[in-house]
Amino acid sequence: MALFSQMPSTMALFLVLLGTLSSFIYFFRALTTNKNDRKLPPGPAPLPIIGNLHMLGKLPHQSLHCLAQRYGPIMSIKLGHVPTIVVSSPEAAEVFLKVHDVVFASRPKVQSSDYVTCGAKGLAFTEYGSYWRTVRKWCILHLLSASKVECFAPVRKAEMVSLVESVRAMAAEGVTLNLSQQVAKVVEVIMSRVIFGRCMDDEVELKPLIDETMYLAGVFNLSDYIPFLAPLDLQGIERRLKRTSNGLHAFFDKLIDEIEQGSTNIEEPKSYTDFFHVMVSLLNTPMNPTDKVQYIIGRENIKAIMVDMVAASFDTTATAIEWTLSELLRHPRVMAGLQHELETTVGRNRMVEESDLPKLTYLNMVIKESFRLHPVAARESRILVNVWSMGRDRTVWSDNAEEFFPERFENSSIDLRGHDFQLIPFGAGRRGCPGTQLGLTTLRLIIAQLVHCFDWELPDAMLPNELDMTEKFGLSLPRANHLFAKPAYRLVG
Ligand code: HEM
Repeated sequence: MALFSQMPSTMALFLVLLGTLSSFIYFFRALTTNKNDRKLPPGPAPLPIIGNLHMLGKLPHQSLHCLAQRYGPIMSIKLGHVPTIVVSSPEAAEVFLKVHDVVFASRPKVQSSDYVTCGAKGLAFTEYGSYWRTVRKWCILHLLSASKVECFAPVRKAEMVSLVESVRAMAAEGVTLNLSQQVAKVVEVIMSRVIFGRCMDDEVELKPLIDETMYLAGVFNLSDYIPFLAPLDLQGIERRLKRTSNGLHAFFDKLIDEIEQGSTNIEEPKSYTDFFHVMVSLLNTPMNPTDKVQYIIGRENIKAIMVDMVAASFDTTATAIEWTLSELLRHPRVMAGLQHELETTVGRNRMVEESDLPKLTYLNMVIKESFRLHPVAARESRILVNVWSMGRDRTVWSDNAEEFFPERFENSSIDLRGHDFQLIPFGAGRRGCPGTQLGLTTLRLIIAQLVHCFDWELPDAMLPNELDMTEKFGLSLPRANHLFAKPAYRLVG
């Protein structure tokens, strides 16, 4: 029961006792209930109270993958009291995310969103309905549309120059780089500049608060699954949520006050107005003036939407880049192929420009292949689409499904935007990711730049196949250990 190893010992003991009690009740019930009552898809028998929680282990997506081998691509499990359907094949995903999308478009009410997004007043954890629809349209209009993403091109360009300069300086010193940290930093700065209009590296409080939010939103919270345990707060999660949400509220209140008083620290004259300034300028006005039901933008809405935007953009994008670079380091043949494409398309005498990206077809294949094996986010609902499992399905990807082989996408029309259910790293349907364009543009550019401007070597003469690829469970399934590599500058001049 590896899940228990992540929990405090008192809680683990409590769950063991609860599990024992559950087993007694289970056997008693098994003797007294009629099996024909069940109309749910097949799945492992749940214990009373804890359901199947004890079967999830440290890496639930992998445990569910194994269970799906036994029970099939539409499986029913119980997480505590909560019946959950686990979907593990493209056909089944299509049924739930396309045909019956509207039925499953809602989000469960969870303790973390009650605290950090002021009772789900943001976007990602908000119940399906007219408020969610308004907020989503609003975020697309002011931040995530293709034309907005285009406006931020100068931000990305400037950050690429400083990234390449700083890695070049480290290369000159022969330093081994913590690539995970470096990538997380550049993503954070780019996203902060488009969301807040400035990099937040002087705001020491934000990153740890967001990290804590991501942890608390990703962890299995017993209070969500076994509600009668909630008042006991056995994992101490509610305590931490209170502390974190107080910190986030204070942080955003201070920023809103600064803008309202005109004392904000804007770094540069900009060709765009950042999302946060737009929001604050519309404080106390309707979000949707032309609609029948009006939603007024209050401070709580601003704070909740900002938390969602930051939490949804920082980690997902950085984790996807980290996995792609890890696969490239493990597969020198693919790395060489990509560098060759960059050399012939861009040339060794300049950095990659955003306008080069549409011509980089092998880069796109590499990114698809990385998303196939390392999806970094999953649908948060009572329907759990196990994209990790779908990416390893031999009936879809043939016998080499476990292998990193971008060429499988040669002459294939499969894209990443939720139309092809074999590969849905950004989800699909009504709740599909609205930040796909921003995320994809940013990650393509960073990967292309790092691969084009530098040769990379693993530290301590490590062989490519010795690189550790262990995952850590959380909202974005990152690497368990940071990725380190030694850069060597490869452009001319
Ligand atoms: C590589 C980067 C990214 C990946 C892989 C990714 C993936 C996902 C996935 C799988 C979902 C759930 C979809 C579903 O439930 O069907 C999602 C939702 C969401 N993503 Fe992204 N995302 C990325 C970047 C971004 C960025 C940059 C933003 C915006 C700043 C963003 C904002 C959101 C929001 C707000 C939702 C919730 C949408 C809703 O519930 O209506 N994402 N993302």
